[in-house]
Amino acid sequence: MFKRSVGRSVALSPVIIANSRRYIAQFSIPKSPLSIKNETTKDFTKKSVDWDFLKEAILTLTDAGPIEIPIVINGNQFFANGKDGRKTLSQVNPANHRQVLANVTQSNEKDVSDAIEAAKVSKAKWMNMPFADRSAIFLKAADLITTKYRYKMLAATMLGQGKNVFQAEIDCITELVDFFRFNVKYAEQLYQQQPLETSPGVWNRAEYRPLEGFVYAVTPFNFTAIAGNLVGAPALMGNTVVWKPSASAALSNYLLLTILEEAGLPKGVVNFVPGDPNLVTDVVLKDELFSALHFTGSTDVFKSLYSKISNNVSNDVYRDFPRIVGETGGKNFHLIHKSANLKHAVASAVRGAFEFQGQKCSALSRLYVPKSIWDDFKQEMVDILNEISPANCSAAEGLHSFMGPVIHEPSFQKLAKAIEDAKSDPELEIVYGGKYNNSKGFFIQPTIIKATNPNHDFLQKEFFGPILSVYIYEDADFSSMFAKIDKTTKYGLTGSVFANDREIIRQTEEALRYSAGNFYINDKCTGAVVGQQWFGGARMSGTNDKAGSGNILNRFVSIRNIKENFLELNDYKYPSNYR
Ligand SMILES: NC(=O)c1ccc[n+]([C@@H]2O[C@H](COP(=O)([O-])OP(=O)(O)OC[C@H]3O[C@@H](n4cnc5c(N)ncnc54)[C@H](O)[C@@H]3O)[C@@H](O)[C@H]2O)c1
Ligand SMILES: N[C@@H](CCC=O)C(=O)O
Repeated sequence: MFKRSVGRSVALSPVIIANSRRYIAQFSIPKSPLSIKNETTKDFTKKSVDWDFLKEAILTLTDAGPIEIPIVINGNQFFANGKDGRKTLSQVNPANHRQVLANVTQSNEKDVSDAIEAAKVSKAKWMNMPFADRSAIFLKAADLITTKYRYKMLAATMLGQGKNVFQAEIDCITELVDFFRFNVKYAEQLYQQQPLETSPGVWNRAEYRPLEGFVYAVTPFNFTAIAGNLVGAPALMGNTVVWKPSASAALSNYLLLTILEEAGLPKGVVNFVPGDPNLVTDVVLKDELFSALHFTGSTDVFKSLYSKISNNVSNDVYRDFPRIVGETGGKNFHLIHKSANLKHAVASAVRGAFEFQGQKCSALSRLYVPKSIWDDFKQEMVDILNEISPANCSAAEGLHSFMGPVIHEPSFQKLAKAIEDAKSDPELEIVYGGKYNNSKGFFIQPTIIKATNPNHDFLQKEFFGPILSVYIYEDADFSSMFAKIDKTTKYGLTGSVFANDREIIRQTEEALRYSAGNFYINDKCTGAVVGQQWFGGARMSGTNDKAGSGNILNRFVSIRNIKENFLELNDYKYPSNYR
């Protein structure tokens, strides 16, 4: 699989020495026909064979349930056995909450300490494993995911996280394997970056050491791919990881761990500790060798972790200043100009706001439309939304549905309350939707709410569900929307402008420079692709380290510079020291 170039008499490159200690060949990552490029999605058209495989996988997983999910420490599985104080927590199908998919073992404090210990013990062997071998594990995992486990992964993500097949396919298949493969390519490029300047008789080298301690990955429910990257990116760089998955994504996340193990991930490199978030976190953050947080989730949780870490830094708990890498919430906008193509802007708004029930950090949640086109815009949206009825996407009746359920009861209650609040708020009007039902699954109708006050809470707060707030502006006030969009929220994640007037596009791009870390022109604000749209936002949306690019890998290495001198000194004096 790897190309070998032996017998070269040139000087050894520092990259080779840094990365494959037992140097006998220079390996390069697989090129054609296996070159690293974005995985293509399957269409799952109605009569395709893929549907048959998928339906079979959903049935098999359903019949097998509830699946007992263990804690995994140093490659060993631990279950609740009634003696050790461990409990289990059920993961249910959000579209059918009576269906228990998994019983997830909850870690106790000792489990977390053991996981940390395993991460520390496994570290030396893992970081000294040549880069080619570490890479091969992730490349193999990617191939296992697109072949042997494709339908099982889809089934686990659809059943557990309430995705329809397209949303699952772009998450747990294509984005996940893109992360694994592109990270290998980016790591290879990073290792090749060496000091370019040198003086006579000197060899300068950069060594990309993994962090000295271990990495804590805290992962969200909404993207299996993100969980894979939060764990996989630091691990590829030679770090060992303690992984706290989301309770609502345990099924797909555990399957992913087993795939990594099958691909050859050594024991102890990734230690899986599902459990109470506060309990797990408190044990982890107390450890002297906690070296990095790799987090994706809500802004409030990230802020609380950030402040705990800062406090501990002040109290000299850690050996290092821990790296804090976190991607969090958003209140993402589409700004529509009157020159926009209406149909395109409407379809983009429907996808951006309501695909995966608006549960993407990037989801459109505030829409600015000029008064002159609002009636047509609204009518087009209503016509589309009348065709959409959220359903159980992993059951026969909902297999082709555009929308499914929201993730759990607390989310359902939060969204239902927002809808009820809107009904009694004189500054808000429900333009479409507003129905909800949790008798079987957690279903919220796609809902559009018009706000007359551009500073209203509904244009500020992240709801993380299928609620779209709209503000209608006077056409002549277009440029005053820049300041509104920029200042109304604390976030800075994604945003789009829809216009055909080039001057307007130029003005918007400049005026909203800091309003979004991912800015789109005539495209919806969701759906970033690894390697193409580097993902992340600043302000209260995160540290903007750009998942899906090589930049993020820098956060999980601590560079050592090595200077080797070949010239010998005969005298301690400099020329200027002589009279
Ligand atoms: N910017 C991005 O790239 C991105 C991507 C996906 C999701 N998100 C954000 O994630 C949120 C939705 O995901 P979620 O519901 O899983 O988020 P969440 O914040 O509820 O949970 C994220 C993770 O943090 C853990 N957690 C919760 N409370 C904790 C605590 N007190 N201490 C330590 N860990 C804790 C959870 O168990 C989970 O593993 C939204 O705000 C969304 O915008 C952001
Ligand atoms: N990267 C994804 C969103 C991830 C957050 O949930 C997108 O661009 O839509």
